[in-house]
Amino acid sequence: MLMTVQDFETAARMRIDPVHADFIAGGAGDEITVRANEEAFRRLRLLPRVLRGSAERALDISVLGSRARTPVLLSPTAFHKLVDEEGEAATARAAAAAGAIMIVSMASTVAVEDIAAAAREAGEHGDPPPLWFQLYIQPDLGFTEALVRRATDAGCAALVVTVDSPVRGAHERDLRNGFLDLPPGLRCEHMVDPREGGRVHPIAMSPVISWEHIDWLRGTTSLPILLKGALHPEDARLAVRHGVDGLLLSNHGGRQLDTVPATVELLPEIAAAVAGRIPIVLDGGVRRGTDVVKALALGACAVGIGRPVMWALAAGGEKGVRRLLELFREELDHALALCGASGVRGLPPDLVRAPAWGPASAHTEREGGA
Ligand SMILES: Cc1cc2nc3c(=O)[nH]c(=O)nc-3n(C[C@H](O)[C@H](O)[C@H](O)COP(=O)(O)O)c2cc1C
Ligand SMILES: CCCCC(=O)C(=O)O
Repeated sequence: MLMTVQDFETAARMRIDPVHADFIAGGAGDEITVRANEEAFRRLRLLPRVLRGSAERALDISVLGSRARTPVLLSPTAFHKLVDEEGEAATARAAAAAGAIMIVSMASTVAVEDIAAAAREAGEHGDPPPLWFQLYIQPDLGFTEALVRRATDAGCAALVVTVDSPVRGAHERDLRNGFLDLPPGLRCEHMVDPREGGRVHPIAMSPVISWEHIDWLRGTTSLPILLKGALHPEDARLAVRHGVDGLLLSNHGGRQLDTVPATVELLPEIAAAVAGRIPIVLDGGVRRGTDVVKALALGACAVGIGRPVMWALAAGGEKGVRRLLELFREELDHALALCGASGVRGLPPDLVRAPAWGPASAHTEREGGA
């Protein structure tokens, strides 16, 4: 029975090529940050209030003009057709049905126009939340601008610019497995260049991308821009100064620079740096309803999930992702009720206790890492 995120992973692994499972599960280097994200949530403790609940909990959110029925959004993940024939179209139908915002990866194997059509189809009985589009700014600005226009025309309501990838992370599992490219028949649909008779470009990850490019992008689009992957509080402040509308506080699920801190550990510092001027979405290691409560109480307005979506899609296609999102909804609602909260908004930071450093934390780490 699929009762937890872990169950989806187990079910997925029985169905997919172990090389693809490694691509999903893996991260950079020693995968210290991959583990740290989940462990950090396990180390945090919830301190509930009593005698103050309500009959129903409000789970809906509104962020940068996008309304959603849940604060759990789908972080951008590449290559959904690796694990499901319909790929991102299936994911989009499930997200629309759940009223969840889906961030379309620039490296998706279905084109954004087709993903948007799938979402509309599933949202027939009520407006689905809009899609957002994740972008790696390409040194070829003409190409980048055309892609932004494409995403905008398809109806995407925000741009999520990934800035933690001046070069690609070293994924040793993929290197050992020789998984260096998509298998024949699959391609990154957004990298097809209409100017060059449909040539498919590789996605450039370039160290020359700078704040000037963010300024340039700010000038070419009126869509809200979120930065994904800024981790230093000074960069969070710079983002505000450069007119960025929101942060997706993310360490790329431990797939870029290894040994960076867990995102939830950075959250209080980043929240203090932006001081409410722009919203913060957090991803990395969110696996339980209690994790969602912790992130929201510490200052995020929403959370993203990456690997769980890939596992659910691999385990059960559209239905699998639907069930996963339902599960997060049930767990979140249950945890909020137990915390004495009436909804996801305005959760106070004193709901969360971080254990003191020292011997106590070494003890809990052992417990979490088992
Ligand atoms: C298989 C896979 C593919 C990913 N592809 C992208 C991508 O194309 N663009 C991007 O910005 N982040 C990408 N990410 C990172 C996710 O957006 C997200 O930051 C991360 O997975 C969150 O951590 P979690 O997997 O622990 O939930 C990918 C992550 C995984 C696991
Ligand atoms: C060029 C594909 C990038 C995918 C990605 O960001 C990841 O695997 O983490």
